[in-house]
Amino acid sequence: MQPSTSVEQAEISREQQYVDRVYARLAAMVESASAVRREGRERGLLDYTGQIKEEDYRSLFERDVLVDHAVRRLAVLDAQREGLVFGRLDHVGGEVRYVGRIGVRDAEHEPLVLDWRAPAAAVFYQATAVDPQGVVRRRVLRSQGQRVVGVEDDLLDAENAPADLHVVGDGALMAALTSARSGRMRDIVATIQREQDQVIRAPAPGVTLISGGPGTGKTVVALHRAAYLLYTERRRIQGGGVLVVGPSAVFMSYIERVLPSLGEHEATLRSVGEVVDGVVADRSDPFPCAVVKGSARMRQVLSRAARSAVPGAPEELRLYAAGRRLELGARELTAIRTDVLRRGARRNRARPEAVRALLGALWKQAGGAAGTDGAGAGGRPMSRGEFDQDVRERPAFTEFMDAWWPNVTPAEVLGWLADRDRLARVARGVLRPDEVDLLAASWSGPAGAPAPAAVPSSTARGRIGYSVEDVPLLDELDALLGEPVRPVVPRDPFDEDDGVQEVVTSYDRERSWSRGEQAQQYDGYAHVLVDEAQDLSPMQWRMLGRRGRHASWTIVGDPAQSSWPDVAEAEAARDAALGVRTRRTFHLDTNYRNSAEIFDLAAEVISTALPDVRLPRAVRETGHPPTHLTTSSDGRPDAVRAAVGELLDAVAGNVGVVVAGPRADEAARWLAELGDDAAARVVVTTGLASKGLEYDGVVVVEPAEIAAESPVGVRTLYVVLTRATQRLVTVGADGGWRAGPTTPDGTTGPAAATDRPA
Ligand SMILES: Nc1ncnc2c1ncn2[C@@H]1O[C@H](COP(=O)(O)OP(=O)(O)OP(=O)(O)O)[C@@H](O)[C@H]1O
Repeated sequence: MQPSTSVEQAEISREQQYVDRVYARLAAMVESASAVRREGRERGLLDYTGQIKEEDYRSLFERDVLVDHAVRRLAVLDAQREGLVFGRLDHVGGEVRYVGRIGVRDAEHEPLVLDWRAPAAAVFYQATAVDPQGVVRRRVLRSQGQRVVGVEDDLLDAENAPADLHVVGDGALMAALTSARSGRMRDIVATIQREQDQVIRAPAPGVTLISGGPGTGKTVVALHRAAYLLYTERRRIQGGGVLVVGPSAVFMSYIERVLPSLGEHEATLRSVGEVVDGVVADRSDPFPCAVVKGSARMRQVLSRAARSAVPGAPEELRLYAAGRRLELGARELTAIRTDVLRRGARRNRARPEAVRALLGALWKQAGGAAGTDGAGAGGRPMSRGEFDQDVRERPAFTEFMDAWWPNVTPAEVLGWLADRDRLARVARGVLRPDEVDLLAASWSGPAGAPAPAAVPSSTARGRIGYSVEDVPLLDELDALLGEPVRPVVPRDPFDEDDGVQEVVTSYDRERSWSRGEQAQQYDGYAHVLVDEAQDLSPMQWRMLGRRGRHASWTIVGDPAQSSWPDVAEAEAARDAALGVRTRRTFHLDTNYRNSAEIFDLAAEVISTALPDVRLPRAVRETGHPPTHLTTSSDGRPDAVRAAVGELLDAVAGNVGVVVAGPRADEAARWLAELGDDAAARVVVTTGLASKGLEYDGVVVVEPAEIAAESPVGVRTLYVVLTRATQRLVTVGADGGWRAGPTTPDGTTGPAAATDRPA
């Protein structure tokens, strides 16, 4: 029976009463956590003034732990103002349970709300009409702030439903899928589907691989999984942290709110160009150059570069020791360097070894003990120890070492390779001459590394200039070169400052929490989540592998959307990074983003290029098929403006305008005339940069150009055509791209879009 509005209103008011009770309890919890923090602060201020006795340190430490806990708790509670309670389960027999973003108990410790990640809440996501698992009705509460504005019910077990049980609403999932997109990904905690829940709650150890076509929720599910793991394995995971890696800075800001909205603040989010500390790269190299830099062959090139002579290094060592003139020439020096580094030694770590090898060669040249007769103490032959000390103390030797074996940074070594001849030498037999040309040009051009001599250190390179593809190369070099051996400075065990600082760290932690600085760089993450993994090059896999040596992994990807050409090479590198860990594979099959009409067009385009591709099923029909505007190049700006204007009227959320890379600036100029209101809702982006993102309306400019941008451009076009939730317009010289002109066998093609002149 169709429920009346008054029934729905009555249900909403009843739910509101319960929700009010929960918020009141939350306020009390916030107050008590604040009180602990306040008290801790007062004690901490005492510490700074030094008015504290030694025996108080212990209680202060305990206090510090309490304060730290209170601060973390407050951060979680503060994030839960919006839609804290979102679900209700009515069980057979009348038991009612509420599900929310965090668990809340009343003053008597009775549960008011179950945390969505708790085992008891799993049934909220798992129960279906076929398998109700003791649930009669599942209800989703829609809220604005703390106000309940709607309820959406699923009746799962009609036979066991009491007579007065009301069922209202059209279904929470459809309401969520048709809502406007704001440019930030939202959590889906109220509407997680059963097959998604299985992925989220999969056991932590090993590697969880999530595949699926566009819009199947891979990203959002992986993020909920991270929140789930932080909840169920908090101790293990908080120790090392969670690293979330995605394709670009724009993508990272698109997803950055999901974990905090689920009460989790402790993941480190990095785009693939920012994984290495101190380097921020957001520019990609042109495709042919990117392919060479990403290839596993670079490993050998870099390994040779890391072992090569420093540019301008002295070619001979001459000094006076043991009463005679000693000299090592270029050939001997090269042999010593090669020998020291041959056994996999890391260059910066191996300096003491290089010194020993030089001393050995000089001792031999001096003729050993016999040859140094008369130069030792009391006119005796020198001992080896005396000889070494004599040489080491000579300024000529120290100066030589500094020039011949300086500590070098990854940035410097990469800078050396801007010299084409040098690069050709280290790449001999590994890279082709045209590949050497590409790399040398990329590192010596205006945006590339400066000439070798001008690269004193990585900081001097600044935080700009490197491409995304350079970052794994720097990281590889870092691993090859190693940290310099530093003299150990003994610490004063009675240093009081250190003690006091330790006691008051809750302030530091609190300050860094409020500044959002809790994300630190770990090398040994406990869990690594990689999104858009199909695009990672072998060198990028090596970089990530170093950060998750002991981690469990969640890896998300769709081969049909891949922009990396050599899939087998990347898979081999991925397998090497993951080692022997157990793999668990999930495939998601429902496209929740696109309308069926939009996905049909995208599906036809990709099927032409990849006939065996496994396509998801789009669940929503809008009655709005994509349209194609045919235009000449002169008419293009007007046509794009018209299409954007039309979409701004048709949809409530954002409109994306996707162009081939070289057209990005031009397209931004076309749209500048649209005014401020429009500018706030329109985003111009490129095919590659649109990965992982979504907009309510999308205008694709010259799809054929996007498909022609690289040998795998048709896969990028597939990505682009699957970004829209509601409306899609393509604008171009013709509709030939629908026939798949860049595809291997694309002589005929689909014509799903409605053609109309611009
Ligand atoms: N259970 C769900 N409830 C509500 N919305 C959902 C659900 N599952 C997915 N979505 C929505 O579908 C859209 C697509 O999700 P997401 O971006 O995670 O997909 P994806 O598989 O990573 O896509 P792509 O591979 O194309 O980048 C998002 O808006 C997401 O919020």
